Amino acid sequence: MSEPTIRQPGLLLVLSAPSGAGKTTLARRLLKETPQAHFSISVTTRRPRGKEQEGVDYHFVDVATFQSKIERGEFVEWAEVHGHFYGSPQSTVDVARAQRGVAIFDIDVQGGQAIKRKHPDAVLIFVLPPSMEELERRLRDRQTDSDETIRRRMLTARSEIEHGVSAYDYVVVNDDFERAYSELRAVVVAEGCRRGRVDLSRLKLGVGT
Ligand SMILES: Nc1ncnc2c1ncn2[C@@H]1O[C@H](COP(=O)(O)OP(=O)(O)OP(=O)(O)O)[C@@H](O)[C@H]1O
Ligand SMILES: Nc1nc2c(ncn2[C@@H]2O[C@H](COP(=O)(O)O)[C@@H](O)[C@H]2O)c(=O)[nH]1
Repeated sequence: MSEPTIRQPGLLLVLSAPSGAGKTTLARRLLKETPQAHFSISVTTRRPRGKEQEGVDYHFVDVATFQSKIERGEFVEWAEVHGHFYGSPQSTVDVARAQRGVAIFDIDVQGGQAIKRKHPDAVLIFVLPPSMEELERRLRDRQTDSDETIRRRMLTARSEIEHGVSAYDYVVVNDDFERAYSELRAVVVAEGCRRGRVDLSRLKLGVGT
């Protein structure tokens, strides 16, 4: 899809969902099809799972390294999620702003709200599974988590949904993947066209100079 607008300030796009709803799969597709987008690679103290790679899915660090990054102010937000620490690099925001690109954050609701407090123009999208049964089925079929991890994630899912639905700007139900993806894409296009995001001075219209 060609890009419809010239963006001025850079778009901070936050995707959150209960674990297993499909936000990472949606984010990866969006990344593939949006040339000026980049993924915010979080830092985490959790161990790699499945085929995850250092520097691609996460930066995997120990707790002491994570603490020193907090002290040095390297995170735009950080949180404890499901018993591990996770943080989003401040540099992701800086690059998106400097390059007028789209930064995609795949983070939890606490993190999304923290980014919104610091950057009120951030766009928060909450992804819902069609049912709790389907959520659990996706977690099990993914075959990356132990029974204990799945139990823990299912326990927090309901409160994450309650918080996310009320606090976020958009809600996308990930039942049929293609439909959910086209809704997500529509939000990105619409937000790119928002007044204030289009740099009028770069168009030959004689306005906004
Ligand atoms: N619409 C869909 N229908 C069926 N399966 C799906 C759909 N969307 C994603 N999945 C599958 O569900 C599983 C969980 O998806 P994904 O890993 O993207 O979830 P997540 O929300 O990012 O979870 P986490 O927070 O644990 O990283 C994956 O195996 C993915 O292929
Ligand atoms: N607040 C933050 N949450 C994050 C970050 N990176 C990931 N996450 C969220 O943690 C859970 C669990 O992720 P998983 O990869 O272990 O399944 C999930 O909700 C992620 O979105 C972050 O930097 N900050």
